[in-house]
Amino acid sequence: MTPANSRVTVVGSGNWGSVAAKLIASNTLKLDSFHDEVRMWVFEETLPSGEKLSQVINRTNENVKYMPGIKLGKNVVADPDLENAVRDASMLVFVTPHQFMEGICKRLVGKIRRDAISLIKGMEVKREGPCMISSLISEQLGISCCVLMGANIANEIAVEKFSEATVGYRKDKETAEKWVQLFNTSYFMVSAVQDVEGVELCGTLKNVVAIAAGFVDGLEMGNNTKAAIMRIGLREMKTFSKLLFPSVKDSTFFESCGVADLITTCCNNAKLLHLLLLTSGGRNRRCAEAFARNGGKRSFDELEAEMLQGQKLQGVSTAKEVYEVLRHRGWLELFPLFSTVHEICIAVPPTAIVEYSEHTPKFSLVGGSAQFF
Ligand SMILES: NC(=O)c1ccc[n+]([C@@H]2O[C@H](COP(=O)([O-])OP(=O)(O)OC[C@H]3O[C@@H](n4cnc5c(N)ncnc54)[C@H](O)[C@@H]3O)[C@@H](O)[C@H]2O)c1
Ligand SMILES: O=P(O)(O)OC[C@H](O)CO
Repeated sequence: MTPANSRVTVVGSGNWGSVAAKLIASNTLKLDSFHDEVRMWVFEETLPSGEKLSQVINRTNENVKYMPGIKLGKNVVADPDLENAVRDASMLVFVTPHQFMEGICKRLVGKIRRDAISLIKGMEVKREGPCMISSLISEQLGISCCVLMGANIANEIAVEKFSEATVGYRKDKETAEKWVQLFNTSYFMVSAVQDVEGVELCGTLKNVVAIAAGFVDGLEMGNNTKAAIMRIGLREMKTFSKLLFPSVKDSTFFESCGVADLITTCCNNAKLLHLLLLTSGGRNRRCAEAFARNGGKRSFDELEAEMLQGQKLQGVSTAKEVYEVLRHRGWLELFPLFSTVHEICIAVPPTAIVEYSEHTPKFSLVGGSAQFF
């Protein structure tokens, strides 16, 4: 339950963080149950002009670095002080690259009051095993945490092209509905399912498949190969999710967070986006395409810095994190696509992406608990 006039803070102000703030700010103005102002925590940086990013956002109402040309709404207030940004919030939206969340949570222990939602696609791997970002938030901050994932390339939502998203919740349907209300607009259609882990794993694992799809594009292998990689990737997403969390529902893979997100991040829509005068589709796919075109000779770190100008890739680190889980649990042979993506990222040639089928897995090993399609 959240009190009337909930105050919302968005923790994060990157490419998606900025658009999430815009979506939310359009709704808090319209809905009586939310305070108009939306605070947005900015990881402060100095722009080439010498000005601070947060000051420029507040002066221009645009995130000139991560989402240029898009007005966020006058009720969005950028705040570089994390503790101050969350102080009065009763609804917290976490949307930073996943690798920064552990440090952010440490700074927020004991300072958070109410409900949270994570828009972050990624996971941490600890000694005791994998930890989803929503669990990290819940465990470290002692609050409940829903998730919102979907086919949501931020640049397209920024210009109000229609898309859908899925809220995943654990038990509290009323809180899930409040999140749906906060995000839902005429061009951003949100629905809720009772499957936090399923929704979050879909959003997380599709980034590994998007890297594989990028390799296919870089090697100019065509649509049949891409479709095969997506099908096998979806199968591995489902098997991995169900092995980790048997409660994950099959139906979740047919929501926006599942097959739709997989499709959007694996598609090469450069032509369409060119017409819209935008420069990017999925970042994981694009960087992986460049990696394969260069025969793996330029590192992902180098390509990320050059192509994304401060935005962050999630798929390469997620592939490593997934690989650690697979190795630790003795599941490597069950997940040839996931394993090969990581191996290509660190050493083997990109062409291995279509050679991995030589290691066809023995699916019966999982004893029926994780049946493939
Ligand atoms: N961009 C999209 O289209 C999109 C869509 C859906 C989900 N997501 C997910 O949302 C999450 C956030 O992505 P994004 O696109 O908003 O971010 P981004 O890729 O634009 O990342 C850059 C952000 O990270 C911040 N940052 C850099 N160093 C930092 C540090 N040390 N500590 C904290 N913050 C730091 C930068 O200030 C900037 O705000 C990711 O998990 C991503 O997968 C992104
Ligand atoms: O640009 P990507 O590859 O990080 O993907 C963005 C979103 O996750 C698409 O839903």
